[in-house]
Amino acid sequence: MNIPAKILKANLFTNFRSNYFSTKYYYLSIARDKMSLEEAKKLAAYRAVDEHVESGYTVGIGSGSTVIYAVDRLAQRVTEENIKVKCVPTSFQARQLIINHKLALTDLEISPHLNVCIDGADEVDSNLNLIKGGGGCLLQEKIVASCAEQLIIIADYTKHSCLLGEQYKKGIPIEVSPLAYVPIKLKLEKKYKGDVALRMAVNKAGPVVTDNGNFILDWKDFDQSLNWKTVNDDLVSWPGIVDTGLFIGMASKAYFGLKDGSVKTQS
Ligand SMILES: O=C[C@H](O)[C@H](O)[C@H](O)COP(=O)(O)O
Repeated sequence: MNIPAKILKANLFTNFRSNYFSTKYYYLSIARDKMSLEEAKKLAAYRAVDEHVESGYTVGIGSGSTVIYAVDRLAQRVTEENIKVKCVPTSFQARQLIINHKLALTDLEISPHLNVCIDGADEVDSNLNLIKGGGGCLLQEKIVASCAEQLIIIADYTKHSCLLGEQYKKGIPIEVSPLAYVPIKLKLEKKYKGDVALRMAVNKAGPVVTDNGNFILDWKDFDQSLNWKTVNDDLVSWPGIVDTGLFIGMASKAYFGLKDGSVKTQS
């Protein structure tokens, strides 16, 4: 069929215009969603720092993208309200955040007792049990949190679940000694089912190596109805498992920034 050149040109222009505008709309909506997710993290972080940090406190600084806002707010309060705080990092990233914000850096050797620890989470269930370690930090986070009177969790609305594994699909991180990663993977799949994979690095050949020189196994497709206290107690007793990203009965309160600009708390 011969289509007159004039009609062809008009159609091409219409197609180009509709593709251009739908693509533009697509990118705009992604940007808007991202903005609201970041805004939600910031809202939760600011509220938690305002409600749980007082002058004279030693504060545990967690790791991840949400904690960045907590450190921003902490630094702001130090400058504007002249509060005095000392900060214990839970990772290399947290240490850098503390140093870059010119906050007072300490450690568990000097300050073994913390008033509060503020940290993010990959998922929070209805009993305040957590999955952590999505960014490769869990061991130091768990140690520091265990030295704090309160562990306060800050997160956006996507992290809130009824059961662990409902929202977060990347698996439960398990930090293992490098030499034990294959036997642990096989034993875990045999005993608790699911799929266990060695976490591989991006922009580096080979596996992710934690701040402590260990590997991370991600345990996916597990049975969501497992008793996590029992499972965690069992796993941490296996030689080769350094610790797990299961934080059971540790958090006192969680702050979730919501899409509408409000903050929901759970305790
Ligand atoms: O390994 C990372 C830590 O456990 C983080 O606290 C957790 O992954 C949450 O990070 P984000 O605030 O970036 O979601």
